[in-house]
Amino acid sequence: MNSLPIISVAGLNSEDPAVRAATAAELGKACREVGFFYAVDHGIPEAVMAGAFSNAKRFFELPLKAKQPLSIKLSPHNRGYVAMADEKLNPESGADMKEAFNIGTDFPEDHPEVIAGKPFRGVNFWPPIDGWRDDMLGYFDGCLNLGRLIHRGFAIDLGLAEDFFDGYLKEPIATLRMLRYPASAGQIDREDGGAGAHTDYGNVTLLATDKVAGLQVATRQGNWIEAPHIPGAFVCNIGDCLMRWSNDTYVSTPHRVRPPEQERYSIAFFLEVDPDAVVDPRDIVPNEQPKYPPITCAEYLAHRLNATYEHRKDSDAM
Ligand SMILES: O=C(O)CCC(=O)C(=O)O
Ligand SMILES: [Fe+2]
Repeated sequence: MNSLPIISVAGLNSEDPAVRAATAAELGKACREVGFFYAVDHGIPEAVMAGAFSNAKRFFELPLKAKQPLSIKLSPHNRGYVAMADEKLNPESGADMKEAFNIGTDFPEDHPEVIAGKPFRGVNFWPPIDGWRDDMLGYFDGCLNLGRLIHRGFAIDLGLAEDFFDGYLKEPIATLRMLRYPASAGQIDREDGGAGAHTDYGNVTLLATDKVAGLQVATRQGNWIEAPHIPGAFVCNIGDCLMRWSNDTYVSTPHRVRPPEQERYSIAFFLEVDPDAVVDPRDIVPNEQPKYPPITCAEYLAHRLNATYEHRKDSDAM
């Protein structure tokens, strides 16, 4: 393999079941063999994607003193600003040369689950930029709808009822994460200097990239290939939660970001399922011996995030 498959996901919306099935089969092949694919014809206009990037730029250009009060360290719910070099996606390697900002599913302060302190049900932090919140929430919703559509494809390919995942995606945990990598090629001599090699934690990630190269994906043979920018496409990948849920039918694949030649932006949308949803391989592959015990989505994610972040290290709970 030297390039990632490109899938026209519009076929999953077709009224013709044969077209849906053919698209799902293509998707399934990518998820079983590669764990990565480009989604094109997904219905999110390029102008909307470009708008999200210009908003990301407006945010990161704020002075540090405006970003620090929004720090992720102040949120037990994985929202807010991650400062430069504050994260190591690969704990065995050096710090990631990037900064990030996370937006979760938007809950009001007086939502019963927020008041109850339910994990991942917190309020978002917002920068003081006019129109920014509405724009980003619009983009968030577009990604969520696309994520739901792709799950319909997974269900068809896995031989489940087409709406199997709908019941798990009512109010899912989801994180929209803007990333900025400063130009650092030549200054950092680690191939993973932008972001250390890692697999994603959730079900599926939808990543929008700008034109600057950097993302690399591991092949099954153990080499790294580039995942170049394709205008208007999302780079999508399976996360560990869906790998586990599907009893390893779908694979999550390591990827990393090398130090870019120029400043680079990307916007990831990490889609999990509902926090209390039970991720049990027996529900997806009932005829196989399960390799993993059942776990709720929130428990699984908390466990993974606690292992990644210094500021969460002491919290075994969620
Ligand atoms: O910025 C990128 O291209 C990839 C980011 C990534 O893999 C992540 O944040 O999980
Ligand atoms: Fe990732």
